[in-house]
Amino acid sequence: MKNARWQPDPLQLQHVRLFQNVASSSLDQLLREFRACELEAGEVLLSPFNRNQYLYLLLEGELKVFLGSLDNQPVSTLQPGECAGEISFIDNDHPSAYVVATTASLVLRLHRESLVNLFNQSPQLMQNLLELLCDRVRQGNRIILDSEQNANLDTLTGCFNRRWLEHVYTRESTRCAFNGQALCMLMLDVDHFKAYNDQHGHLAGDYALCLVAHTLRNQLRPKDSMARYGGEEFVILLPEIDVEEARSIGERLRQSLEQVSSFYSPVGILPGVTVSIGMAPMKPQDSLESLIARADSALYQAKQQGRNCLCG
Ligand SMILES: Nc1nc2c(ncn2[C@@H]2O[C@H](COP(=O)(O)OP(=O)(O)OP(=O)(O)O)[C@@H](O)[C@H]2O)c(=O)[nH]1
Repeated sequence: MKNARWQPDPLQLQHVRLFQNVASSSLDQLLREFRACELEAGEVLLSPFNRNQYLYLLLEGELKVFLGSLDNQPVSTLQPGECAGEISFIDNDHPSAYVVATTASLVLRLHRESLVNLFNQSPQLMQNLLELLCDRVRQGNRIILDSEQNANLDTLTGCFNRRWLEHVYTRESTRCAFNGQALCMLMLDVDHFKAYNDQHGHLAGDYALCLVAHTLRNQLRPKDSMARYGGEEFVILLPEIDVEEARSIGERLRQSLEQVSSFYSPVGILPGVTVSIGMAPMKPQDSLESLIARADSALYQAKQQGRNCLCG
């Protein structure tokens, strides 16, 4: 980073959030505390490995923020007028992210020793800084929420995954047992799926899995839970449903797929698929594993009986 020549430009400063509504008389004085610096494209401005003592205001160029590693996708892009380093500047700790200039950039930087001066000179600037910090906290919370949701989702079908099934089973089994209600599990497996892939291609197989997920999900109640359990296996939890009803729901699901003889996909018209289903009711003391084991052996029977049918 090199010192740069910079003349305050009121138009440019209008866009700096930190200076918004700061009286121009105090702004002139405040700006004496800042130094202008140039960054080269690719230069790392902040890194979790280096303690940060500065607040940076981006005036020209672009900065990207990376969490964990510079090899990850950036979590945000900072445009002129935005700040970087505000948290580590205040708590005098290491930054939690990397901030990198993606193009040649111009920043104003302020050393943390000037912080008290600044606050004394302009309560408005203090309020602006607090608002910026609130934005960062909310942004951080959004990232946590998104990554938790993504960790529970299967990217191909959009169904929940096995990890989420473990979580939801604990909740639903406890709730149903407490209320003296039944809970049943359906385990579904696409029939002859290896042959389908071999004949139509793996991509076609992927679309068939999406068709299965979509068709099944559309027929379930909000309180039912469906997860992609493995490659071509899906598990459905049906809370407050007894054995008879679970059988008829499973049968309806099976028929709905049987009726799709072909479907449109980005790789052209493809034949539909059928599923075999194993059904098992929850018993007292059942763990997810023991319930799955019984649904799986019912599924095995359905495969033995010729497929495209329900057992259990
Ligand atoms: N296209 C695609 N195929 C997958 C995916 N996950 C698993 N498979 C395929 O699913 C096939 C499952 O084959 P098998 O376990 O032999 O079962 P099957 O051919 O369906 O035979 P049955 O279950 O006995 O009817 C394998 O060829 C896997 O490669 C996926 O995400 N996409």
